[in-house]
Amino acid sequence: MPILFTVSSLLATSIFGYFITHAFYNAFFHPLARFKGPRLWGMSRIPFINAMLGGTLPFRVKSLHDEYGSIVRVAPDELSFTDPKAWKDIYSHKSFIRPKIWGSRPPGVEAHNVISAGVADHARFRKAFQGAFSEKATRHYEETVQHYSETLISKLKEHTLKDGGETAVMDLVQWLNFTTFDIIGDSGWGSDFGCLRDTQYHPWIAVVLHFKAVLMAVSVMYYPWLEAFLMSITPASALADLQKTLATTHTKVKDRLAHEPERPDIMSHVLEHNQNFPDSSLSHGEIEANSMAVVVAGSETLTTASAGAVTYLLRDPKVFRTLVEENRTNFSSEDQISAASTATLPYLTAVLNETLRLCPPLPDGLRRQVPKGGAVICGHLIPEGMTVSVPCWATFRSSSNFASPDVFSPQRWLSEDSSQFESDNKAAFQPFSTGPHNCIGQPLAWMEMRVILSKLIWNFDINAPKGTTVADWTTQKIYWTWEKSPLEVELKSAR
Ligand code: HEM
Repeated sequence: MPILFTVSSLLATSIFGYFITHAFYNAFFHPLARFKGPRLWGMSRIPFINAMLGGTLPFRVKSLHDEYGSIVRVAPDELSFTDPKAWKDIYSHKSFIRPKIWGSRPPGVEAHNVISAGVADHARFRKAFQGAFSEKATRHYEETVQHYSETLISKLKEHTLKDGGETAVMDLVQWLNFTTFDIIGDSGWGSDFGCLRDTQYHPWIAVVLHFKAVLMAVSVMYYPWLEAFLMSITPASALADLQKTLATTHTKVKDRLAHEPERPDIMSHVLEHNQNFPDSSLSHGEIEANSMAVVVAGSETLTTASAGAVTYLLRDPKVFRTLVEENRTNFSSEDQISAASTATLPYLTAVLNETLRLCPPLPDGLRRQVPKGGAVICGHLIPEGMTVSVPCWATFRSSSNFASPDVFSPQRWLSEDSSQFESDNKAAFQPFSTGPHNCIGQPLAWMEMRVILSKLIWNFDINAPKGTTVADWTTQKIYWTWEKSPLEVELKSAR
């Protein structure tokens, strides 16, 4: 017994000693020790993980930038930059890939996707998907976008007219999710999720929206010994939902590959690429892994943007009136609302840009690993292997980059009305990121945001339910993406 006690206390003392020595090294001798930031965040990854699992990391990072300036050490080996120059210094090089921890694959999945791939595979995947997301190809998806937007409107109308009534209070976040997931399911792998039809979430969606679970896995990966231990005691049943999700993905891709769609979809372009470039073709597993990445990336990001726009519009009636006026004077019938016609509306585009600034769908840092040989970022030589990022939330809300940064002001994007915002540094605003790893789905994103919002405000008068005000967007938590609360709105048919 005394021997056992001595061994365990020796072990505990050694572990404790190791952590203390490591923290001391991080604080004073680490290559990033010269950068400003709170002492504890520089000594250990724990404060960062604590904020991340509490759903407040991007908010904390913003307040650290307010306190320490445009470069902050947010973990022993990680720097955050809000200086717009960092966009070019970090993201314009293909050698800056996502840190392994942030691009890991689900257990049991061998194939990589655009998020997890190394330099060569990433370039191969981008080439295969590039054609599918060109402006020209995106025009072929308009019919799909129109179809589901119209279904959304008719379903909402059914509710407003129910029991001979005129209005209905509905959770717009849920309805937008139904729409965006159905659109990308149909255009991504040839079958929707039946959300609008059944007025309910498909189980696949509930699993992929569980970003908090992903962050828990990420946190554990910072401590490989803990990861190994947890994996060894995790029963297979704990991963059952994930396995079902992967099986659904497999079936959907298999079904799509077994039939030719009526009009070209995203997969059509990838298959064409495989035929034309057999040497760089994607395997079945890679098609599956990348399709899943596209469906996840191309759905709830758009729910955030659309729900964010409605939230800010409801909190600013003057801006809302201006937008409705632009919409209803330009369109005398609903079938005039198209990708092309909505793209010519300056106020709509300004509202959406301002929404992406104030509620960026990816508000957290877009993390990258400094490549071999190190790199100069904003004038500082950063050693290889360090993690660096520009955090969208902190950068777009920084008073060094934007005048009145927390105010919803679409006019800052309109050249004839922007004197108040002359000092804005628009180069800081990159909601789709930039460079070889930027958002591949931008043309589709713009089409969906414009068409869905235009159809909503053409068809409905949208108000906060009587006696309520719409909650501030910033009261929501962020688990890499926004954990969106229900957005209850009162809809009244305008026609
Ligand atoms: C308003 C809507 C959207 C926003 C704000 C947005 C933003 C972004 C950002 C910031 C990134 C870079 C992430 C990083 O650096 O780690 C990204 C990547 C990506 N996005 Fe989007 N996105 C949107 C919609 C879409 C849509 C509609 C699709 C496809 C249908 C899509 C597909 C992708 C893919 C596949 C990537 C990974 C690209 C790569 O690593 O090469 N996104 N998006």
